[in-house]
Amino acid sequence: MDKIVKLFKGTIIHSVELEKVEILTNSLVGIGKEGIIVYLKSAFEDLNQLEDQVKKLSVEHEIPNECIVDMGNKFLIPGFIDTHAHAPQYHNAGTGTDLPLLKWLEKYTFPVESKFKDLKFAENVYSKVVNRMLKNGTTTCCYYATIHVEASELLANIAGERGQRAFIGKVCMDRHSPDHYIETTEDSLNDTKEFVERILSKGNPLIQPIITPRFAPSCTNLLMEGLGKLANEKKTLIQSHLSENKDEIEWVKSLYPGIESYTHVYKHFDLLNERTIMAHCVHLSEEELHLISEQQTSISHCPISNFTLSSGNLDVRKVLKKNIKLGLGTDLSGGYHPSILQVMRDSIKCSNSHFFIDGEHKPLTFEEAFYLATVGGSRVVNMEDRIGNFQVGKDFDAQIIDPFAPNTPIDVFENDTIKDIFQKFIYLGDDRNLSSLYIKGKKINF
Ligand SMILES: Nc1nc2[nH]cnc2c(=O)[nH]1
Ligand SMILES: [Zn+2]
Repeated sequence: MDKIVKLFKGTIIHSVELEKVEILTNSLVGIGKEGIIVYLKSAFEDLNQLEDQVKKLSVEHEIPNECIVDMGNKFLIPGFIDTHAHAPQYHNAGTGTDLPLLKWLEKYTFPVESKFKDLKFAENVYSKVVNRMLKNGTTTCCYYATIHVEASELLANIAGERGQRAFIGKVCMDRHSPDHYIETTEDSLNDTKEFVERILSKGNPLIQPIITPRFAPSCTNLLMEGLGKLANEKKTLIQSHLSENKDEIEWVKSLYPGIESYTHVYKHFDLLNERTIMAHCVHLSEEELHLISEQQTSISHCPISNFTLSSGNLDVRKVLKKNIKLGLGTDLSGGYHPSILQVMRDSIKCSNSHFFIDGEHKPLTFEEAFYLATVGGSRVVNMEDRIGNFQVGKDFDAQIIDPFAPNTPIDVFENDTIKDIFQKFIYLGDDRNLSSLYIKGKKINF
């Protein structure tokens, strides 16, 4: 075993399978110097045994007292993974909720994104969004930036400086976009290549580029082809939008009358593979779901956004039955809230609403929503061997939650079990309950 440099003592809660949340009381997790979990021992029978083990480990590994964290009545959970968020749109979060997707893009979204040409404007919004995400326990985030290389790099720098784990995408759009916010095909391809190289050359393993065609209607065939090639060459992840809104789907049909479906359009341009994250996927046919499953493509479920933009409800059971990788996304600012806790709550409501019309639909449980927010997200970004829970060998991306912190929305009563308290946090908790945050073992200020 590698040397333990930091030891956490107390209650540890994480998912191991979709339906199985492990609540490990009287437990220990040890972190090595690279921020990797090197030790996990749970369920000591009594506190004396636990304390004996702490003493033994502290001598064996020469752990100084200040590196032994007694969590008391707080508990440890994995960091949340937001698999779909538009960083520039944070500027608009909580506004512009009155229009469906295509009108919303035109009226609110393209105008604000076009302002990110101005680096001062970008710095203000990007510093705030990264901070807000961290405050809400999001340790990994898949960000869309804008078409601007400099500002997109700035977002990568800010996330990097703050210690967040992030995939950063320079957005690509060379058609059906307003004059003030559009690129030529050539610029889009060259700038994306330049952006990918700049991000990789920083050598920060936590910050990765992600190829980002906005969605099929805003990218020409030439651009889609070029992005497909680039993503394959560089072996980067890919993110885009798919089957979010019925007008959008009709539009894609009219643009590609010769291609079987919206999903097949991405496949046609080599943009649908095991490194692709497709947001929304609300209205997919059985054939399209089958293709996604076959291609081992991931889906980011964005229920807050789907409710707010009146896009529709994803049937998570259909997706899970096909063993498709599924995670949660805020979709800022189609989704107005930056917290994955809120997304978990809306994912449950969305599933309940399916049950109203189909009694066979088994509503999502809070345990399953927690899985999607953590392990599910880790699968979406192909990092299930690195993040998502506290298995030995993974990076320590963690939140210490304090359900007893003053002035929070949670009241704990005498006969509440630890499971009750955990469930109260999932349904009622907010950023005031986040006591400490760690990413790859490093304590993060927020
Ligand atoms: N929700 C959402 N859907 C999109 N489809 C294309 N662009 C966007 C976007 O910015 N937000
Ligand atoms: Zn989106």
